[in-house]
Amino acid sequence: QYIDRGLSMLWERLFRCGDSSMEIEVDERAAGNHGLNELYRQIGVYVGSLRSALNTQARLKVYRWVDAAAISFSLHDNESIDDSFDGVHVSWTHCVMEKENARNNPFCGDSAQRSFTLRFLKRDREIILPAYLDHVSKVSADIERKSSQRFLYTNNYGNWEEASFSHPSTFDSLALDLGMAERIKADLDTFSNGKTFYHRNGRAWKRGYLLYGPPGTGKSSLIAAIANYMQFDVYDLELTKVSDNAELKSLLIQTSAKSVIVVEDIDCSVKLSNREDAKEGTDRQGSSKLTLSGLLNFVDGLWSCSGEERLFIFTTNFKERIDPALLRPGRMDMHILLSYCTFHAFKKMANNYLGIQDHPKFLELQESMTKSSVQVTPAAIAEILIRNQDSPDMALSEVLTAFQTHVDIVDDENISTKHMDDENTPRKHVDPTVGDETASKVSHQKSKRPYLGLKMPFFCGKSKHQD
Ligand SMILES: Nc1ncnc2c1ncn2[C@@H]1O[C@H](COP(=O)(O)OP(=O)(O)OP(=O)(O)O)[C@@H](O)[C@H]1O
Repeated sequence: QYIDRGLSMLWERLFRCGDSSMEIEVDERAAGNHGLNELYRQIGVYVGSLRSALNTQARLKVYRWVDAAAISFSLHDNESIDDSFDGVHVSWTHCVMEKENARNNPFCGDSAQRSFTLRFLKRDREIILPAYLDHVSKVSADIERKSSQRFLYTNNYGNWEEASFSHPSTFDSLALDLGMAERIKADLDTFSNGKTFYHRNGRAWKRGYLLYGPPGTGKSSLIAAIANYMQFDVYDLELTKVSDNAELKSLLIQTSAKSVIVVEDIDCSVKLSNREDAKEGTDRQGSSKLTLSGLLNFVDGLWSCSGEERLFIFTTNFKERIDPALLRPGRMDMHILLSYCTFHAFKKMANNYLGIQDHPKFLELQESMTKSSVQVTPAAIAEILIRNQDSPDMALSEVLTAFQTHVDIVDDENISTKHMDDENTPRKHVDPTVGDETASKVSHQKSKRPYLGLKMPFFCGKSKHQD
């Protein structure tokens, strides 16, 4: 098989010797000397990233950006380097020529004329132009994004306020159910490579994820992991600070491409009027306000296409409270349940926090996690493991105890934020994850006030989230 392949490559090479070659020159300056040529800069970044740079005979320059972890390369003057794309062989030369008039002229600022020359066989020009050059631009943009600072934006009455984003969460640090990380990453990869697909099918290049499940199961951490995986900026949209649909639209227009737009706890941030209740953008008194229609348009309307390659991520503890219109494919394309800790997820956490892959207590823990009526959140497990990071034995014993401690009703004292009925009287709350689904649903349907958020205990009885 290898010999066959070698022969066919040799034949290809010999055959191609007779083929005439073509050259394209990319100058440092744009035509007419109007500023710098962006493509020239991108080629410089791309060429320095080529793996062939490590094996080339060409002289390289080596440098490191401020605060960058990796070393970068660039081609020395008048050196060449090979590359291949889609089975086509090309070579790049970095041409640097001294300007004629610069030698004796001290007032001529830049004394050299720089360009990249791309060589390839004439018959491959359909592949090179524009597909290969598009590939060069995309790779270089990805490299630059990875090495540059990313930002977390929060909205404050119509404007985005910027802070640097450096959340450490990754798919490796998260303990998820078996295969979940791989499924999400595959979906993100398909999305990221899908520009042509989305455009060909007349769709906005965006994707929506709904993350749902009890508190402390990793929804916020997963958002950070997704943003880090994609190297995207994050826009954290606080709906309570949006006064009306016009402001929501304005905020959307201000977001950049390659970003994640997050709305956390969508079920409790504001009370959005249903579409039947209110005319677009106005309430019954006719004043402008934020409506469900406004939010639907935000995710899927004409304005949602104003920036490319964007992810919309909504989170909730109670999926059933969200209007189905918001959940339909095209708005929330993938619904991801983050639930209580499974044994698979626990093993990941034990490895991450304690550095152990196996332990004599694992069998007992597995049995307990599978059979116990008690459910424990990853946040609670994380807390136990952090506290006992120097003593794995102790940590595992505590985790075991947690699964053997049955707590199923939340006392009013333990609820930091209570449901309030119309008369503002606190109600005794039965933890909705414990099993009395009907009671909790009725309680929510009756309540006309916005749901303010609920702190649940770390340990709960088995719940509907498990289904
Ligand atoms: N699946 C997980 N894997 C690893 N750590 C986790 C996981 N879930 C939660 N944690 C830990 O618990 C802490 C809280 O998690 P996180 O804020 O992501 O939960 P959440 O589901 O967003 O909670 P809430 O619904 O209350 O906002 C995190 O800092 C993280 O350390």
